[in-house]
Amino acid sequence: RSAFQGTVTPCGDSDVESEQMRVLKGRTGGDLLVLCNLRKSYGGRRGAEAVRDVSLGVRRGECFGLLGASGAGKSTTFKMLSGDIAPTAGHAVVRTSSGEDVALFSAGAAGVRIGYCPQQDALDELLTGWEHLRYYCSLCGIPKQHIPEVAGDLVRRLQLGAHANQPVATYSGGTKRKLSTALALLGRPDLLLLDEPSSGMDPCSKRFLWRVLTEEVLEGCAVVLTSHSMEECEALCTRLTIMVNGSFRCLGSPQHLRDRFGAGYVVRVACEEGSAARAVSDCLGLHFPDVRLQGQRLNVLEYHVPRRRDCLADLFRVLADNKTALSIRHYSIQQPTLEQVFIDFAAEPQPTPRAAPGPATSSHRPHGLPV
Ligand SMILES: Nc1ncnc2c1ncn2[C@@H]1O[C@H](COP(=O)(O)OP(=O)(O)OP(=O)(O)O)[C@@H](O)[C@H]1O
Repeated sequence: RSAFQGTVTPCGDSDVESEQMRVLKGRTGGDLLVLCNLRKSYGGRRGAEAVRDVSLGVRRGECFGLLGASGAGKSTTFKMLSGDIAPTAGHAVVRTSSGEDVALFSAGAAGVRIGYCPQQDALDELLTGWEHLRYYCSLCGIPKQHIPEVAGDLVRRLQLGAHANQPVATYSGGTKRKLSTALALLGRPDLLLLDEPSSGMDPCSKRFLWRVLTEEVLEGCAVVLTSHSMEECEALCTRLTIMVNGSFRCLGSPQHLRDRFGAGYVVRVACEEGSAARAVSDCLGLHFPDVRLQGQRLNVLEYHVPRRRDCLADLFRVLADNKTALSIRHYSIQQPTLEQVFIDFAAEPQPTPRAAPGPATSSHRPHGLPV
């Protein structure tokens, strides 16, 4: 396969650069969607850049997450993929079943189905859920006799039954998102673009949505989604990136990003009633000078211990050795959450990775311990 045109933009992150290199060298044989040095400046070539030279390949059966604080450039990237706006530079292509690269706007004609759930619900307040589904089925070219079955299946899968006969004007924000997602799923798309699909949904509805999306991914659909929920990204994404000021700042599986950018461990220690919490802090302080007491709830103490070599093994050893002497009932050691990694990136534009990089899809856990 011929390489795409372009140069590697140094960004300080080896995973992002190697993904860009993979795209530019054309090593994207298994990918359905390929973005190559995609850029967008609002206000022309000299305007402020909302998206800066992002490159990515997404294969079938992969759910890729675009994360970032508000204004990071996620929706702009999506709008370029959906054809709402044209890129200032670079391009995005989808790969047909015969291996041909076609522009996204001509994907339908080339037989690649794309479903899109925009951030703003594009619904008609006067139409009911059923009417939307029937109308979109017709637009998709689904034969008239199959429409009740196809629409009914989506109503069932997204739990829209109680609302489907009501006009959209009566829907809550979460129900509108469900209907928008159902419309994106019409016709079993090869590529699904979902811009904050679960915003405004209650926790139960979110889990139903995650199940539906997981089914689609397992059946070979390539999904790209944006979300402000780290829980959602952990549940759905095989790989993700955090965007800052229009650029990808890291890239890999949720586990890989936690391993690579997590700044330390959260240690929770539950003591016996009436025991001296001070003694626990003193003991930890002796072995880990940088330890910080984050808070105390009843008899549970929470500490933050910055990461350093062999730190995890030492933590387990110190706590196990002193369990009885310090009247510790039980303790736990946790890796930082994806949320913490996200906050660090959002707060500080260019953090330095703390550990040697592993493979982007690595599920490496330090010392193989159950953290
Ligand atoms: N039509 C526009 N004209 C000019 N600037 C724009 C336009 N749309 C977005 N921007 C700017 O581009 C940058 C990226 O915006 P974008 O909407 O892509 O961010 P986002 O990551 O999707 O944010 P959110 O999470 O709030 O949706 C922001 O600085 C924004 O102000």
